[in-house]
Amino acid sequence: MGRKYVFDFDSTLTRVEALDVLAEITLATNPEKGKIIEEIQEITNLGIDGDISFTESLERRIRLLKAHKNDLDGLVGQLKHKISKSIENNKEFFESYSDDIYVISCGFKEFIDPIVAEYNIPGDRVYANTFDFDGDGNIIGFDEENVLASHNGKIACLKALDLPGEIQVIGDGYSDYVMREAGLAHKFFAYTENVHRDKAADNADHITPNLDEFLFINDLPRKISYPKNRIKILLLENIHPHAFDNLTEDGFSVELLTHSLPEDELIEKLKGVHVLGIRSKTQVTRKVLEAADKLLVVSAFCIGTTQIDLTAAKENGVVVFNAPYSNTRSVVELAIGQIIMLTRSIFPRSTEFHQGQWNKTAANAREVRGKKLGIVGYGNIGKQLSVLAESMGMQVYYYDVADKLALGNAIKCNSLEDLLSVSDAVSLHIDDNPANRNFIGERELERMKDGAILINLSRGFVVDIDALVVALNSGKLSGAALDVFPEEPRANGDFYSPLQGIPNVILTPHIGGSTEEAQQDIANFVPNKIMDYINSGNTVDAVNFPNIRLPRQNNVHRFLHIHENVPGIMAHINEILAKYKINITGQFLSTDSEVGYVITDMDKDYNTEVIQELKAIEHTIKFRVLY
Ligand SMILES: NC(=O)c1ccc[n+]([C@@H]2O[C@H](COP(=O)([O-])OP(=O)(O)OC[C@H]3O[C@@H](n4cnc5c(N)ncnc54)[C@H](O)[C@@H]3O)[C@@H](O)[C@H]2O)c1
Ligand SMILES: O=C(O)[C@H](O)COP(=O)(O)O
Repeated sequence: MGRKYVFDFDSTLTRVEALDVLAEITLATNPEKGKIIEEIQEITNLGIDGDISFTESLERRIRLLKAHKNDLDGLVGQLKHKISKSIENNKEFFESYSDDIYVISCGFKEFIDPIVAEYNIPGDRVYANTFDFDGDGNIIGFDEENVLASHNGKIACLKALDLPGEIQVIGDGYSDYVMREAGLAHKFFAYTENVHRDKAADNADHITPNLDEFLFINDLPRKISYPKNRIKILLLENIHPHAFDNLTEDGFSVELLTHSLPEDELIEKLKGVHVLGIRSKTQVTRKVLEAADKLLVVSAFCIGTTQIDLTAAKENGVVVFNAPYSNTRSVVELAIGQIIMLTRSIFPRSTEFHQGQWNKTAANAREVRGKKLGIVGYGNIGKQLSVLAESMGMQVYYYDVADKLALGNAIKCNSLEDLLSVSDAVSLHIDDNPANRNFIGERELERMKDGAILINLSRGFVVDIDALVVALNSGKLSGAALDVFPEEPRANGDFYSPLQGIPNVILTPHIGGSTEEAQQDIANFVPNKIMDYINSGNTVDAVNFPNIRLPRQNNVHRFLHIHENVPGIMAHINEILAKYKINITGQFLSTDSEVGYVITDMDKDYNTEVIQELKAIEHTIKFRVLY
């Protein structure tokens, strides 16, 4: 018998209510426009939710509209640009299944017919109201004999159609659901791409946030392989809300938590999650990665990635991204501020003042101009600091394990000792490699100049805190600024450090990268990486994975195969592709010593049994099909 699909029009096939758009046109020059449109929208909603009779809702709206026949061309022109995104993307479905698709709407054929005709739905399968015009072409009412002009008219309409086979209704309103309630339709899909109406959603057999989901559930031909709303993203540690907005706008299902989670809770929470977003606190251990059944990506919305077991991630086919530059400038600006504040002893003066003491003195207050700044770790942050510090008149020295080009007049030191012995201020910007634990201890502090200052904005474990306390209390160092600590809490609250209470010591709760600008930039940068990988397989800038930049391909299917890098595996993949006579339009391979990542683009027509065979190849880690 086949299946019939009954679509609603307004807010389902289109992103808008057509009469609202018509009102915008007809009331364009009316000074009361805003108020009248609001009233029209209210009446529309009351009608859709069944709170007033539909006939009443229609009569009241038409009276307020004051529309003319000539306005309808403009309306159709606008509606053509307001088709729901996923409907537009899946035009092929409407074209192939046209014979089984009906539109039953309480809108008007005058504007529905020309819109759906472009989707291969002929006027004789569109059931809707029609306008009444006066002799001058003004819209003065509607055909009251039409069942769709009356309350629950859709029930009467569908009944009269007496369609054979299974009937599925797709619509955003309660007035669509009633066809299911009346026993005339077998299933009701609440369509929420444009508007979520509780009354419809609460009664639905399925809530479908877009047509992709509807087509997926019914195993119908569709534009994308897997509906994005089914891809779950978990963002921890108060990641900037722009990340949530960017990812939800692309259609993903995103959950945002303000804090980090301990291992056991993270394992539980990651069930069914495809993408995890964290900052510096969350430890993504091997145990977490091995337990995560669906995980494809871990994204650090920060620079550091040592909180993630990168090897275990790679072994499990989980791609890791970070934001390597987004907060660089913020850290540098804080370092500059701290260098000045410490060199001028500003914090002790400020603390005294807060306690009611006026202590005007030049003791221990110096300019930074002409002083020597030693930068340890001449990477992104170190180099940027070098430039800004020099522009304040400081003489910059730097030390790095890697060979680095000196910027401006900066002077390279051949050893850490050389740098420590010459610098008035030492600023640490080495990476979060665990080998850097206690990098600055008693011995290194001893090598520093008497009265020098130390700044650590890199990682807490880099400095031996007890040794630093001794150096500060003895007067060996005149001050220090620390933003990072060996043990940091998972969430805001009480915190203890032996450095508390020592004069001229600036303590900040790991906020070097916490500026509006940096967090916003991260919230744009990282989601783009995530979307690029999920939507097309790109691994450019992945920190643990072979990087592949893929060309955009239309009308192809893409196989993504991640495997252990063992001899013969590529030959095996290609043997299977050849066996199924796959017409390959592009193939891209990138490997490192442990994994291989091969992407194959092909014509859309192929025997899908090939997928099972590719998945079954020994040493396969992950396999995805994308289109
Ligand atoms: N406080 C914060 O909020 C905050 C914000 C951003 C970054 N960070 C931290 O700042 C650090 C630097 O970040 P980046 O973006 O400049 O990193 P980067 O990788 O660009 O630079 C690090 C540099 O340190 C060098 N290095 C590593 N170990 C060294 C050693 N033992 N001796 C000398 N040089 C060494 C590396 O060769 C590299 O040039 C990282 O630890 C990062 O996690 C902290
Ligand atoms: O690695 C980083 O970028 C910094 O340590 C900042 O981390 P955060 O995002 O947790 O503040």
